[in-house]
Amino acid sequence: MGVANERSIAWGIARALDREGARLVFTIRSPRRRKNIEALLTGLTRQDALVIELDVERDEAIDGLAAFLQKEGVTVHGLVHSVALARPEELAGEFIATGREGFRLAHEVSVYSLVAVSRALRPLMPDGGSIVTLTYLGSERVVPNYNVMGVAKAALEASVRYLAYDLGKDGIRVNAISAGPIRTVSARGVSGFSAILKVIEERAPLRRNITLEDVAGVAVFLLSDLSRAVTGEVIHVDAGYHVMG
Ligand SMILES: CCCCCCc1ccc(Oc2ccc(Oc3cccc(O)n3)cc2)c(O)c1
Repeated sequence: MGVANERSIAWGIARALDREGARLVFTIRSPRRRKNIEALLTGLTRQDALVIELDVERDEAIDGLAAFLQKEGVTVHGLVHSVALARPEELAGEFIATGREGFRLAHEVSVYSLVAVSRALRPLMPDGGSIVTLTYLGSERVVPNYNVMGVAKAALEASVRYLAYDLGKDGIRVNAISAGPIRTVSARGVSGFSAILKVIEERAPLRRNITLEDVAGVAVFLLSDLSRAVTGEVIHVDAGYHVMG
């Protein structure tokens, strides 16, 4: 969930999963994204991916996704949730200016969508599975301008823990990757984004920014049996920047 273009984190993960032989199902937010993603799919090893439109703000759309996959006889073994949204004007300036509608939108799209899709896909994971979502350091510490998205990501990380508790009995693990900043279409929506890349290059233990491939490798680990005893966890893939004061 969440491939917008070739720079999307979800696309980096999809490419790595394809390399490991996974069969992929993509959900896109709007039909105009279909052209983009179908062009990307030609570069994959497997050519049997499915592309399904999904508006995560509509319960009937999420139920429709589960029904469609059920009809296609698909068994789900992994879910990558890489979707978030906020009002652009609320990703800048003071957090205290966040309005009721903006707060709702950020939490509904960026947090509740994980709960709703996890519930809908649970019956399609009879063999157990692994759910991975994306978060950011702004959930743990103040990152100016990240604002309501930081509050939403804190809720997302708590949701990962509660979902891990509920789904553990079904052999379904739930984890988050806290990725360092990557220049994606979403990142452009956060004021002050470019400035932070330079700070990371100067201060992160590994003295560099991270790439799609850095995140994808840990995602494949979390989606594979190698992480079979890991659930409810947040793994920082950020060149170590989170350890700095
Ligand atoms: C000043 C903070 C710099 C580091 C930000 C790193 C980051 C980059 C991108 C991230 O992903 C999103 C996804 C959606 C999002 O909300 C958006 C993005 C564009 C337009 C819009 O209406 N909402 C904001 C960030 C994210 O969660 C975190």
